[in-house]
Amino acid sequence: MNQVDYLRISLIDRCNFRCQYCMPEGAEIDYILQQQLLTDVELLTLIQEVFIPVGFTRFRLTGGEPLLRPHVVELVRAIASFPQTQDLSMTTNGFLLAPIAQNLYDAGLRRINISLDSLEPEIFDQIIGNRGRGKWEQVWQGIQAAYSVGFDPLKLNVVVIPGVNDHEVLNLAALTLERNWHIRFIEFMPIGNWQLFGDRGWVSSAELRQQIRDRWGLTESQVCGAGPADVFQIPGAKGTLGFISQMSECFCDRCNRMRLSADGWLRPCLLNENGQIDLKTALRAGISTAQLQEQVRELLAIKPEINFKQRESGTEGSYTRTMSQIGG
Ligand SMILES: Nc1nc2c(ncn2[C@@H]2O[C@H](COP(=O)(O)OP(=O)(O)OP(=O)(O)O)[C@@H](O)[C@H]2O)c(=O)[nH]1
Ligand SMILES: C[S@@+](CC[C@H](N)C(=O)[O-])C[C@H]1O[C@@H](n2cnc3c(N)ncnc32)[C@H](O)[C@@H]1O
Ligand code: SF4
Ligand code: SF4
Repeated sequence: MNQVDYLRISLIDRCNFRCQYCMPEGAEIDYILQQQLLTDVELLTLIQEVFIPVGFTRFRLTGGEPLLRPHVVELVRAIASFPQTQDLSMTTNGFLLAPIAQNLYDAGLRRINISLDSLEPEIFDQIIGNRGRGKWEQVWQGIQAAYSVGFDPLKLNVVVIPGVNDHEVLNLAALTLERNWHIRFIEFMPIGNWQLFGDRGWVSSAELRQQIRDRWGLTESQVCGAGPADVFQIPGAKGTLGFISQMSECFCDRCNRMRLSADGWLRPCLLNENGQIDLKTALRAGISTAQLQEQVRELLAIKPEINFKQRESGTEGSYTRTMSQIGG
């Protein structure tokens, strides 16, 4: 059985963007009330006294937008300081990153994945639902800052949406030629915006690889990470290309992760809502962390049964939480 040692932690369910594929403008989202959010102390207690003892050693901070979480640098410092923490990373939209990148690095964050769906500012604004001042430039500065501070590997996530940004695949891939950046193309999942997804809102990684292969050639490669990306490289390029193919391929048999929501629900699978447990309410009710460890161990034991299995029939549309609430 696969070892499950990677916890994706959503620090906050709110976001300063409204990406079309994730939380489109106008979508009704029930935000978590302040008093329902795990406090810093509760989160650190769960990590130290529940997750680490049952074998979790890799942590990713996500959201919503994790940089909106108050005290995010202090949280990073605390999690990085646990001797059992082997890998601490973050997924962010990068908008608030430039001024805080050095502090995050100094606090112990070493890996960062930044979403960048387009190199064309107008298309970018269209994707992130921005009607005001252009935001692409500030995200680009965040990426540059992360690179110069020394985050390594530095990964850029691209959700490929047919008719919106799929014409940019080669331009995005070309970023890796001269830069040690790692571009990852993600197949759009029908969770967040069903209307945009339509009948077939995703482009298969195999198609993208073929485009890139025809232009430059492509060889298998590797980069440090804990996720499901298949990694390739343009011959001679400084960076790599990752493909996250949750629609066209099944990587559930190598699933190594669970997810903790900002209000303390532990979720064994992104695409299946079965088996979730409410750790925050239990903690607040005075249940001991030893008992919580036992509950998490039981969940780990049945995780293979919960892992997503309806791939052939497509994902179901009735999720009570969307991507921004789960953390991707
Ligand atoms: N279906 C599915 N998709 C996932 C899973 N993990 C990550 N993804 C997809 O991959 C996207 C990017 O993930 P990231 O937050 O960058 O993290 P990662 O790929 O695990 O990170 P690395 O450790 O750098 O490999 C997510 O938003 C999802 O769309 C998973 O367990 N199941
Ligand atoms: C939910 S976001 C949270 C972190 C941060 N706000 C960001 O955008 O990087 C995490 C990842 O989920 C991806 N994502 C969101 N909705 C998705 C969808 N419907 N299909 C595939 N990936 C999605 C985003 O592109 C991003 O890389
Ligand atoms: S993908 Fe990230 S940045 Fe975009 S709306 Fe979702 S949480 Fe916000
Ligand atoms: S869909 Fe569920 S089981 Fe499959 S890789 Fe994602 S989280 Fe794991």
